[in-house]
Amino acid sequence: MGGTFDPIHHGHLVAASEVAAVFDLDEVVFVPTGQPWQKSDRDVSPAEHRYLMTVIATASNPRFTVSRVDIDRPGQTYTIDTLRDLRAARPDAELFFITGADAMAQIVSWKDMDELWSLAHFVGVTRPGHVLNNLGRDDVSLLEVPALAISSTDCRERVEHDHPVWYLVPDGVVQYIAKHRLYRPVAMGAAESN
Ligand SMILES: Nc1ncnc2c1ncn2[C@@H]1O[C@H](COP(=O)(O)OP(=O)(O)OP(=O)(O)O)[C@@H](O)[C@H]1O
Ligand SMILES: O=C(O)c1ccc[n+]([C@@H]2O[C@H](COP(=O)([O-])O)[C@@H](O)[C@H]2O)c1
Repeated sequence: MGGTFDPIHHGHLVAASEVAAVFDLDEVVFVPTGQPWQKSDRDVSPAEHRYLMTVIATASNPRFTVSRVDIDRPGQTYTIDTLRDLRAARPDAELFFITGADAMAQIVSWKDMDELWSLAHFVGVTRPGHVLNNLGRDDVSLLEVPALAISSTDCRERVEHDHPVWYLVPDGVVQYIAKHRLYRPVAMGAAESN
């Protein structure tokens, strides 16, 4: 499951868990983006913060792991490269790529879109406020997952305005955000302290 995870929230985790159960997956690999080119119009937190929050959020589930392939590859992040790297690392694995309804609708704009389908089986999951469809492809699976109307944008805005994000993101992620003062307006002359 690829994502910017800025921050990772329970919508991501529930979707991944549901796909893992329904498709009987051995492992769900969360892949935080390095440089998400379609989010270049906004400030994205440093990759190491997003990576560490993803590690914290997934640590308690033995089937969940986190990959650094997109973070460690220089340049903008494209799923075509993600899938090639994962394939090279796991030549015998059957690969699935999990996307929410909003991301699924955008795939037509992704790099080398025509080649993506041969590299993984795509699973689109429902997301409140978005229409899910298979882009007219029989080889794309659609799955209804428990509806959690949570977005990373809303989580960031809540922190910025001093509203709680407890129970929207895992407890450890709440604590990580507070410790590193993520999503807070930067005070003049202030530097991050540990
Ligand atoms: N609440 C949710 N339910 C189902 N899928 C989700 C949900 N939130 C995100 N996803 C899916 O998870 C993947 C990664 O999403 P991403 O990290 O961009 O989170 P986001 O909440 O959409 O972030 P932002 O608000 O910053 O755009 C995408 O495929 C997205 O569609
Ligand atoms: O390959 C592309 O061109 C491409 C364009 C936009 C998004 N993606 C991937 O889609 C996943 C979800 O992205 P996002 O921006 O919704 O967090 C993540 O793995 C991205 O790398 C991929």
